[in-house]
Amino acid sequence: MTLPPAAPGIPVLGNALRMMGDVQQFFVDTYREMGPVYRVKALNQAFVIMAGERANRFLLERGDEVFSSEESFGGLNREFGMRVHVLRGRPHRHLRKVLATGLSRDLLAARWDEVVAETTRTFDSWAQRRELPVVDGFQRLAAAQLSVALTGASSAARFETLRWAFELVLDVTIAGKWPPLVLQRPAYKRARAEILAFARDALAERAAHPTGCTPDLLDRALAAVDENGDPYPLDVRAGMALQGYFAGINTLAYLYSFMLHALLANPGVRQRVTAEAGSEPLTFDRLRHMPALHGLVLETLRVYPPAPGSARTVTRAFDFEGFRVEEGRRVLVATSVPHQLPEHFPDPARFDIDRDFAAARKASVYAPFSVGSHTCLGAGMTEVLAVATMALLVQRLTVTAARPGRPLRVTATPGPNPGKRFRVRAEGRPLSTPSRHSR
Ligand code: HEM
Repeated sequence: MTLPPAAPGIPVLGNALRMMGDVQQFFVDTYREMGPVYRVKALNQAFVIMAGERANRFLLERGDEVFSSEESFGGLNREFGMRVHVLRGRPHRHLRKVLATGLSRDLLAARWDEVVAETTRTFDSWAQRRELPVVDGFQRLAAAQLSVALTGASSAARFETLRWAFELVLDVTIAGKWPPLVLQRPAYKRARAEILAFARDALAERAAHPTGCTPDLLDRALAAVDENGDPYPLDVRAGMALQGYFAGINTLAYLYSFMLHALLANPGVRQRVTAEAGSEPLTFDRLRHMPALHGLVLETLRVYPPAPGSARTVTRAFDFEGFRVEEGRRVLVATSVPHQLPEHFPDPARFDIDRDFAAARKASVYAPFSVGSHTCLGAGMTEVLAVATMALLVQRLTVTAARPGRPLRVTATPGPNPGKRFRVRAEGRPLSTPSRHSR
């Protein structure tokens, strides 16, 4: 059995330039040119890319048996105690259950008024700015929404430290942009110490003053015991408290940014979601009856997946599509490639919020949150937050592109997003209704 073929690339950089740009498009193009399994090089990193329907099924069915996440996500565990990404088997299933209770839609429902207030405050401040860098604005908003929903407190003072340190760890461990030595630099060490102290202080404060309402992520982290009934070490509890920020700030912000781009590029869609959002207060119950907005979220995740692959290392050699993938190889399963294949999504280039995603989800060919045992624990929360955020945005703001006609340029820093050049102007819209949003 032979090794997978190598994708053509330029000397030294290999495929790095294309992978640092629109990486999803790179995966789709290369799947068409090379087939479902091939090798790429990006700077000093070498990956086997697996793509297509059978690759997703392989990850789903055999992922636990042949892959480890340690090499890709071990850095997060070592640096910030985020163990869920690297565990396997029973300890992993157990920790996922614990975390799932702290990242649930129910918690979002319980904190609904606060989340809406935080979001509307942000949009009102946008109306006073001449030109807004969209990704940055949405990163700040996502961090604020997650803080309020998951911990009942604000993380605004730590936002820049959190964003910088988490992106650096990802750039070192997954993207390989920088050598591990970068994590020894004093600036990073200071940031890390500040973040860990922030998480530990939040836990200590909650232990001293329990809220007595719906338990949130901090309560769950404090009460959590492992699969044998033993308390988790403090660093793992701190990792739980930080989990939402790490997994959610960029992914949510990239999704919101692409949704806004889609609204600007598709006036018909914009009209429909604006009519659907109306001017009534956005109660949690209303969110369930917003098909156009929900379609916008799902279609944006199809066309512009913010996390289009799952990175692993092979622990046991296997054969896939006639090629041998050896032990020790780094693999990236490009889980969102089927999103662009006409056999799964007819006329895939068309942005269509009326697609029916149910069958594609079931068949694992719609996989913006990956598939298998490490599939996203924040998917439910993401869908609700994304519907609500866009509903509130079209209710409160009229947004126009700062540079009309400038094409979208996707960049990967660390995940695919519209980059710093995507800027808008926002004007407030007169509101005719009171601002009570509770359930
Ligand atoms: C657009 C938004 C999001 C996208 C596209 C996304 C995507 C993903 C993907 C693809 C994975 C799997 C990674 C892998 O296979 O190794 C993942 C894992 C995870 N996500 Fe998300 N995510 C999003 C938002 C969130 C949010 C808001 C949270 C928390 C509040 C969250 C929490 C997690 C956690 C805890 C895991 C690790 C699960 C495990 O390893 O068992 N995600 N996410």
